[in-house]
Amino acid sequence: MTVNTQSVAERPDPRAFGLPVVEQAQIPAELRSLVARVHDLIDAVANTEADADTLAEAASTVEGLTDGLNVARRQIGTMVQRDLQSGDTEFGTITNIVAGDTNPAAPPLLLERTPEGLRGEVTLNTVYQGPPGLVHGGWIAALLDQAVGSVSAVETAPGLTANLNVDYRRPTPLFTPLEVTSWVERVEGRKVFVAGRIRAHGEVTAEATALMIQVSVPGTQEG
Ligand SMILES: CCCCCCCC(=O)SCCNC(=O)CCNC(=O)[C@H](O)C(C)(C)COP(=O)(O)OP(=O)(O)OC[C@H]1O[C@@H](n2cnc3c(N)ncnc32)[C@H](O)[C@@H]1OP(=O)(O)O
Repeated sequence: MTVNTQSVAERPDPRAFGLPVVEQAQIPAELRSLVARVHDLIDAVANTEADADTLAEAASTVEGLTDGLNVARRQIGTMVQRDLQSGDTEFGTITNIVAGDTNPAAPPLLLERTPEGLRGEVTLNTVYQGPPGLVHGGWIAALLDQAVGSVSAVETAPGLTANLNVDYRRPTPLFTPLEVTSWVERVEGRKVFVAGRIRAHGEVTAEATALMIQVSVPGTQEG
């Protein structure tokens, strides 16, 4: 069941919390390209069996690159504003470990609105490995946490996860498109009861229920 309790205009803007906001379109193409290259680099480093000279040279090169990039760093808590295909606006931290636009360690999981809630597809490599060939259970929980948090934010108002229950039904495979869905079940005041599911090859591998608590906006009656 879809529950819309607030219009987009009524939803809190992160600027009200004093957080900087970057519009998704403002992220430079060069940064997007760098994020993609480093995403591949993490996978290469995690799996390399290159010789010692190659490893030493790579470490030195990467150290130099890190020093160069650290010259100018974003403020912690910087948000990105995403305009979904549905016309909805979503805010998330720009370095979010599951969906952050500038985080090379994020898969990333991109969710879009459906009549039921949100849906996205993601394929994970060995960087997210737990048991051999399978996704780490903590990462399965992270995908579901993101999916239920986002649907709560898009369909009601932003909140924090108070409680997340995950049932691991079947092993979740690496290198396989995973369908992630989430929806709002009901709203009771600030409490938003949400649920999510991961499917591989059409079969459910994990599902979750969660309780999100909506945050109050500074300057309002509740805040
Ligand atoms: C677009 C963005 C997507 C982001 C996705 C990622 C989401 C996340 O990972 S969030 C990070 C992980 N979560 C956290 O760090 C949250 C830590 N916890 C907290 O900050 C607080 O406990 C918080 C905000 C959840 C609730 O605190 P507070 O605002 O004081 O609410 P509180 O008054 O205690 O509880 C409100 C209601 O919820 C209930 N409740 C609170 N916690 C729980 C719980 N764990 N289980 C069941 N009920 C709970 C309370 O009983 C109360 O119910 P009622 O109104 O009926 O009496």
